[in-house]
Amino acid sequence: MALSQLTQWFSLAVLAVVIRFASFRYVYGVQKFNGPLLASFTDFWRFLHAYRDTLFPSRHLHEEYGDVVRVGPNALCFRDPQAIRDIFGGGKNWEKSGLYAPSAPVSRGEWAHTLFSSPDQTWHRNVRRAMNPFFSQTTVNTYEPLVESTIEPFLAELENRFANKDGDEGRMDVFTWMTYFTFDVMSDLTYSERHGFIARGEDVYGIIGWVEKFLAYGFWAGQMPWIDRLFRHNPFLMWLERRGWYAGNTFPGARFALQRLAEREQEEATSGNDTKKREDLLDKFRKAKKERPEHITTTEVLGLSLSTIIAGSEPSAVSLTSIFYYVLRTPGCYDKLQDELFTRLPNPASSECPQTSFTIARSLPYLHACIQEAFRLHPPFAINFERLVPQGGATICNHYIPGGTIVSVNPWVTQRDKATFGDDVDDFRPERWMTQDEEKVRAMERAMFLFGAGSHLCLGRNVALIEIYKLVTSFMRTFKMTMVDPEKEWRINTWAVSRQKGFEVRIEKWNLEK
Ligand code: HEM
Repeated sequence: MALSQLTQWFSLAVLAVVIRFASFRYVYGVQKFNGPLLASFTDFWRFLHAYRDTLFPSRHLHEEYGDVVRVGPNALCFRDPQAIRDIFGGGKNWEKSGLYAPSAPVSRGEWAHTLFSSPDQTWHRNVRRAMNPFFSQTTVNTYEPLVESTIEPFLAELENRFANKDGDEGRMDVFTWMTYFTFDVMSDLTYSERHGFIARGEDVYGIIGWVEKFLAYGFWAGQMPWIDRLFRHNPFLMWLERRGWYAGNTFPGARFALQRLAEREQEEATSGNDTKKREDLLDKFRKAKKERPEHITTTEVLGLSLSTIIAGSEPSAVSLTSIFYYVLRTPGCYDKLQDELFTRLPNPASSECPQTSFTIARSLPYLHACIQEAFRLHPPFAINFERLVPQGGATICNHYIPGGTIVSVNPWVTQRDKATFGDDVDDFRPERWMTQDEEKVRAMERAMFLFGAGSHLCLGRNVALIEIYKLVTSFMRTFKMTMVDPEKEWRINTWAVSRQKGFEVRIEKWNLEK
């Protein structure tokens, strides 16, 4: 073939690619919205930013392009908190976009879909219906003693390792230890067995590191979901895994869960029933399997047990860390909170353990305001939560959006909306939640999106609140905290979860006898 002919074919191929990409820009009917130019041609733009962790926290996009930003050829994100109601609220059950499926764990070469990852709405509705009773406020209140039983050894371990120590020995990295706490709470609630993070003071079996990578992967692969078929859900690798020739994609926690599951089944088969006194989440999931075998099978039991560890541990640790960080860094706040915890609650010296019931802790106004404000400023998930507009289109924040468009809301954006929270949105000011203006408080609550909304609202929200209110109260009534370096800001990495690094404190046991 002559060189000139080759050049012609090559030029034609380039032209075809250019036309294809250009068509993406105009074909979806969302071209009236502004955004980065490359994003209007290809999802590679958001994939790249997610991968390089440069989209955090997406606010700058709205500052540059306005209330609605085109973040992909067919993807829009919204700034106005009204979008939460228009997309997620009022019985709407819009399908999830492709963002979520890459987050499904793999177990022995099979997809182990979780409530979070599954694209199947009917499956989600049925499983969620079976799970809701186990996570209602009334049921979750019965888990309180279980949370307490992890708080006790946690405080004891911290006292032993860090309390009243100088130099490097006394430096406690807050996020690391809050992670050990929340992972142990969740494994205890799920399996009546702690993984042992607190006792060993390390990432047992590398589970925490694995979850971090696992969530990060789901986040960046979810921006261009076909990419997932090359990696985690690669059909060939999964086929190898089913034959036992490869195990790279299986979550270490899945092996742990499968072992616990096998033990329970064997126990039941030999003794006729379960010999354990306490009913944990795994027992409840197994009970649901017996009661609703048409919806809950062993696969669901496994997926649900993994969900509680994967979805439930890190975000609570992030929130606990941000509460302590902001309370310590905001002038006057630490003393005010400390004062409330010591004057409004009985003297901790009067009982063996300084734990307070969730109901009482929740009723303390300043504590509640501090927690709400930390939730607002630092939502654990820094994700654009996406849904697909149903066929026929819909109106979102007064804009008509065609069916099939990916639309999203990010808690880091709505929770810093100036029209709702005021010009001081970037300040930690718990008092904003203590106003007598009930309408204002309701408007602020409507803009809070850290737990999601609608049919996928966080299943474990009540569990997280119990952990958080109880730990903050117990911790602050046991130890006096000071920052190792009050001038130093934390660093945040946001592959899906906005983890904080470099925030260290010293702790000193309160002398309660004085
Ligand atoms: C501060 C702590 C937590 C935060 C901020 C948080 C946030 C969220 C968010 C934003 C979602 C996704 C909503 C969506 O897909 O639209 C979610 C879902 C979920 N969370 Fe949480 N979560 C927390 C703690 C927990 C805990 C402790 C558990 C377990 C006990 C848990 C279990 C789940 C599950 C199972 C789902 C999937 C629900 C569904 O799609 O139906 N989360 N969470």
